[in-house]
Amino acid sequence: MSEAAMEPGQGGSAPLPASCDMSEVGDWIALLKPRVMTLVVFSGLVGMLVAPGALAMHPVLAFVAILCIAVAAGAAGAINMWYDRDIDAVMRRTAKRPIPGGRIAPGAALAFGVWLSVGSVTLMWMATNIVAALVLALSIAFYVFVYTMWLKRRTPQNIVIGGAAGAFPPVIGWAAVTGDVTLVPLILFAIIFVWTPPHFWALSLWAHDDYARAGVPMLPVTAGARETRRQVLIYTVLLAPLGLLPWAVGFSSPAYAAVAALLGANFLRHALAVLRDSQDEAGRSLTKDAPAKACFRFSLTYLFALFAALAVDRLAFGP
Ligand code: HEM
Ligand SMILES: CC(C)=CCC/C(C)=C/CC/C(C)=C/COP(=O)(O)OP(=O)(O)O
Repeated sequence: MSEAAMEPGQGGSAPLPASCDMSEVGDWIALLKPRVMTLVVFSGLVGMLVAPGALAMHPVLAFVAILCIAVAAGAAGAINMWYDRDIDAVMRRTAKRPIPGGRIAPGAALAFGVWLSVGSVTLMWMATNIVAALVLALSIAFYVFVYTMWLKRRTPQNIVIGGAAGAFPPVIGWAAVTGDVTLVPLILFAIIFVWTPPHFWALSLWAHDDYARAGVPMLPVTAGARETRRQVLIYTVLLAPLGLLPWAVGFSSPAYAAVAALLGANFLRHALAVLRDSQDEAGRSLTKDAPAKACFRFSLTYLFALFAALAVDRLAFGP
């Protein structure tokens, strides 16, 4: 499939109430995709913590830098929800979001996202440096323009290329401390970049009905479950050794390498179980304990644990 079935911005919003009630704080928070933000913020925090000179940074400035990453990720999420309001309305997982649910007007969500984007990048520049601010702006632009507007509705490689947006936070965190981007933050970028396909494609094995209905060309929709399971394994095979790179380049200790190897082996075990499980091929819904669901959950554990190990290792054994 080369073109998605739907054009962006069509339909999707129920009629809005006469006034858009600003007291519905929960809906405005939901626009920021707060649950995904947890791991984004954590990876940005680890990028900061492992950067040389992190402990000398003023704690208020460090806090502001993390806040800027959180707000920027949320702002990009709000613009994504504005643009995707048509497809969000048809997908069961997203139909109750504030815009398709008719609780926030599309234009208000867009303005919210744009102002928070501008504010977070400006504040990052003022509090830290221009390199961190520019990479922050790049990550917002990548999520909004490259992933959401350009690739999501056009190609099943959308999340491979567009997924780079979510790989920037450790680079931003590092740059906020040092003002530069060197090999180590690029390795952290590469880890998240290669982690994203198995993270998302494992989930897409049971969420493909939604994407098919919305005309979004995710891999299980265009290439089928078997190919998706193969791709989950391929990216996990690439990811496991990548997790060891911080040790291989002499940045982390053998203790970190041991944790990374264990986590990588466990991820591979999950990906192999996904490959062997063919219950998705007969068009049945996956059971609650299906390997794809366990693999998706483990993807989150993997990234949290790997980055936590990196930070603990650096703080305990670093120079
Ligand atoms: C293009 C890349 C990505 C896609 C398409 C994607 C998609 C998804 C989807 C559809 C969910 C399901 C639950 C939900 O709607 O909240 C999810 C969950 C999640 N994703 Fe991703 N994701 C991507 C990249 C990332 C990145 C880079 C991170 C952080 C480093 C991340 C962190 C999370 C977390 C923490 C959850 C669990 C949220 C919860 O508890 O519901 N994702 N992802
Ligand atoms: C600092 C900064 C700007 C960070 C980028 C934030 C980030 C986590 C980007 C990753 C992309 C992501 C979560 C896509 C979700 O897909 P989707 O939008 O297609 O998911 P949906 O179907 O749930 O809307």
